[in-house]
Amino acid sequence: MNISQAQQRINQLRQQLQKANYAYYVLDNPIMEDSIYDQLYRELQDLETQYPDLITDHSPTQRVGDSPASQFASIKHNIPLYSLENAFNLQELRQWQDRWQRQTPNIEQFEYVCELKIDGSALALTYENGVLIRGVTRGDGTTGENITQNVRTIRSIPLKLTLENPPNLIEIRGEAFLPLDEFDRINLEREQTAEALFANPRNAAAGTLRQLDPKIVDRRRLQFFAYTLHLPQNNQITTQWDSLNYLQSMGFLVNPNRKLCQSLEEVTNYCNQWETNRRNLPYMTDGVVVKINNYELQKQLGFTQKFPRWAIALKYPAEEAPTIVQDIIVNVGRTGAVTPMAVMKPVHLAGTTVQRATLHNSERIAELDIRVGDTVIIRKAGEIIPEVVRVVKELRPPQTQPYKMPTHCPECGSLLMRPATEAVTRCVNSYCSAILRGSLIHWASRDALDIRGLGEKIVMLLINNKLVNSVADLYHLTPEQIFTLERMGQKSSGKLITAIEASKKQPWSRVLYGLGIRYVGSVTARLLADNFPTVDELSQACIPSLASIHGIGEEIAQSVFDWFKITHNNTLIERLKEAGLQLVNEVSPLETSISIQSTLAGKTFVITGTLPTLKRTEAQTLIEKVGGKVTNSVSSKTDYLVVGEEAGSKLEKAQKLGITQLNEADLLALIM
Ligand SMILES: NC(=O)c1ccc[n+]([C@@H]2O[C@H](COP(=O)([O-])OP(=O)(O)OC[C@H]3O[C@@H](n4cnc5c(N)ncnc54)[C@H](O)[C@@H]3O)[C@@H](O)[C@H]2O)c1
Ligand SMILES: [Zn+2]
Repeated sequence: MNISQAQQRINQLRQQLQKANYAYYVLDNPIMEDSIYDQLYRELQDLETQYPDLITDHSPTQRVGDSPASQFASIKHNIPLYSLENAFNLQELRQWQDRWQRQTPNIEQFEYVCELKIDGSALALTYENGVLIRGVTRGDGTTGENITQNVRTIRSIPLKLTLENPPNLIEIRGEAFLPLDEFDRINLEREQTAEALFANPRNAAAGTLRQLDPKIVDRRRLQFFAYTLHLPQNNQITTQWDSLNYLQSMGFLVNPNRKLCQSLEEVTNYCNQWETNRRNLPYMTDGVVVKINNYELQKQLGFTQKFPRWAIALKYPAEEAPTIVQDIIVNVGRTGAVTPMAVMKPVHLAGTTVQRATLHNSERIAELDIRVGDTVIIRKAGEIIPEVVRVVKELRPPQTQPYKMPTHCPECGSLLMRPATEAVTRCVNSYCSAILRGSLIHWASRDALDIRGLGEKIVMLLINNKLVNSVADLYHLTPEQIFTLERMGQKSSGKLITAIEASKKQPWSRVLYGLGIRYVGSVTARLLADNFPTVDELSQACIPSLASIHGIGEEIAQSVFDWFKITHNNTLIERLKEAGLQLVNEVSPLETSISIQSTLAGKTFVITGTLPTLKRTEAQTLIEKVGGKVTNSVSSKTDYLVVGEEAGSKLEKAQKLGITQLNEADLLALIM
């Protein structure tokens, strides 16, 4: 990116963020998800760091919140209400610690207070001689709105403090919020009266606080957690922890889920724990606030223009993120299906780095109107393949072109087909190198014939040099032929031939899986091989007899039946037989499985990441069949971690605990 491109992007981001700020802070009606806002904001910050000359005073990065709306009287805060710096992962939390420690190198002992970050609206309350005299919104941090009448309706805000000798002036800050059931109730009511619904509890709380009629506010049961105390000088309270306890003794509601931590490790545990536990809370939280406990140290560190250096908010990982489309490509699979994919600027999402997202098909592309250069929101929920949710049209650069699906196969050049009844575009040339490549790679894959050394590169070389036209041709290759290929030494050629030879010993079920029949994954292949111990029996099976097997549905039965009706496929089977592959079961599968069953009974398994062929539920069923148990989180009680692609934090944890790891093939070997 050059400076003029950067300037253009910066302008677009500022405009978009300003619009979002206005919608969020003034209208209480956001136009984007918080996580998207946070990430676009981070992009702007990064660009401004890279091009400091482009920073302007009115950039959204340079100020807190937005100017308050005009219905209420403005009040200037005695002490500004700052924002909080964000950390989006534990690494950034550590970097924050490194930063403040560099600033105060003489500090050895310190503590942190962890608090839940309540997703509501900040209020500043003033008490004179123990009596509430003013309640003000945060506004832009410097000036807020006087909403005292409304604040007085909140029952968890004491009108009078329960203190013997209250100081003459005291300011308390905290978060007003709507409990989830109250939020639901209000929205239900609004639905019945055909009013616009609130987007989320935070906006509902902010909107309620700025209602002009206190009676309406009174009916909506807002609550308040206090978290900051400003006492006059010369007082006894010297830490955040003590001030929280003091607030409680004064009659405030203070969130009970706070923790005093002695190290960053303890903080990390707290954050991890609340990442899941927060779902059980009756109110919304959007992260954890970590504060240095000691006031003296807080004072030494001070504030930046926007936030305290002694506190940070760890935000929970988002399942959606914005990024930029660099290219749109199509991928031809081994079934000939053509899938368009967006190639994007790498982005961190749900614990992994994502660079490609599926665009499914041409209909989806038209619906999204996605173009190269677009900023898009991608989503990766749990184990699902990342996909593009929407395009942020406001951030589209000038002169982009709508995307058109290719009319011809990018691999073999033949015309692509799209049956009227299907959404999928296909290359139907059975000699297409993409299809051949896909089937060879699948044949050699771990759960199929497991031919080590036969990766994508060699497969391409074999195809391009016209050495193989089908998987059966692999068994006629000679070391000399392989040796003539680019970058293949004598030794590696020999090794590859040995690996190909060895694959002839793989059992019938793996051969069946390797054939790549539609819907026949490795588990289905095992089921079929158990019930049809020879290829001849399977090829003669009628649909009802296939479908009568528990676990085999109509769709699979039809697909297997159809596959064996094709002459081309039967020729392949004959050639594989001649080559000496196992197309017949050796031992009764029942015998082997029973002997092992007992050893797995009562063992605890955790599954993480995407397995190559098994769905999670399938893996779980298999484990449970042999008496094992599947749980969600890794602990010292876990016996096995089943690891798929893009495994996340569970893998790290299991490594720490030294838990045995299995891939899908290991798991199947263990179970069957
Ligand atoms: N969706 C949108 O369009 C949009 C627009 C603007 C801002 N936002 C959201 O607002 C955020 C920025 O707002 P911000 O400046 O108010 O910062 P912030 O909300 O990220 O953090 C500061 C606030 O945290 C709150 N808080 C909750 N619990 C707390 C605790 N225990 N201790 C201290 N503070 C606590 C306070 O209200 C404080 O003002 C963005 O990160 C974004 O998520 C969203
Ligand atoms: Zn093709």
